[in-house]
Amino acid sequence: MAPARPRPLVAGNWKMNGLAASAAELDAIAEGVAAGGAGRAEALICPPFTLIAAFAARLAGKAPAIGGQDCHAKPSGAHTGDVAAEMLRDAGASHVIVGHSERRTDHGETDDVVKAKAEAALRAGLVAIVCIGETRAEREAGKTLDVVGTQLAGSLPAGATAANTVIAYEPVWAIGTGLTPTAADVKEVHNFIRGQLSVALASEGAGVRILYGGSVKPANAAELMGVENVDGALIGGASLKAADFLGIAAAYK
Ligand SMILES: O=C(CO)COP(=O)(O)O
Repeated sequence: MAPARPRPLVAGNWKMNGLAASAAELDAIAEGVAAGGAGRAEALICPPFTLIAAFAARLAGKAPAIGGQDCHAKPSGAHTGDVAAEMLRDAGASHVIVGHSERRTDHGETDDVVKAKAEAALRAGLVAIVCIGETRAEREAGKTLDVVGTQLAGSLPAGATAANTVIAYEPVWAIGTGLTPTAADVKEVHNFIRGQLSVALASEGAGVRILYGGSVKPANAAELMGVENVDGALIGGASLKAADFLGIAAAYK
């Protein structure tokens, strides 16, 4: 018997967008989810650090869950400007994104750094969403699976389980560009990741959710979310508008 598919996760990454007034958009998302707009999927919004505590307090445990976009590997200390996973948890977050390509590029984060951050997330009781994905040059050179495999092996936290770890495949060239891989290309990479997870985590690997991210919109969500081993989406720009976020989540209604 094929293993049951994990519960999908539809996650919004607000990146460096959002002010206190954005609570209105959060409320609209929460209303839509409460009305069944995300169907069987779990909904998550990852706002900037500055909004996490207020958003979590506002929702008081109702969906969507709230997550961070990054964390430091250490629980505390002399690291000006950084935020620990424990602080995110304390502020009401349940998830944290680590290793987003923008952090790998802007802040020189290596697989070792990403792995340490993912392990910090687990230590703090957060779900780690570990991002991997190839650049356009790497895809054109036929190195996609090599790159994704290396990043996955190097970034997967020790102690990863289906409950505490999510993988997000985000081709760098698809982020914010309106370009997406074909369904066949997404399938190839997600099936490869599933295989690697099964090697690394044995039977637990079947339950780890693998999200697709990169220019997910309401118009392409049903096709992308219908691909084998795509267990949800990590959404950037389209997650800033409740109607678009809910339009994507509707793929799971
Ligand atoms: O980077 C992303 C989510 O983490 C994807 O961003 P876009 O949906 O804006 O392409």
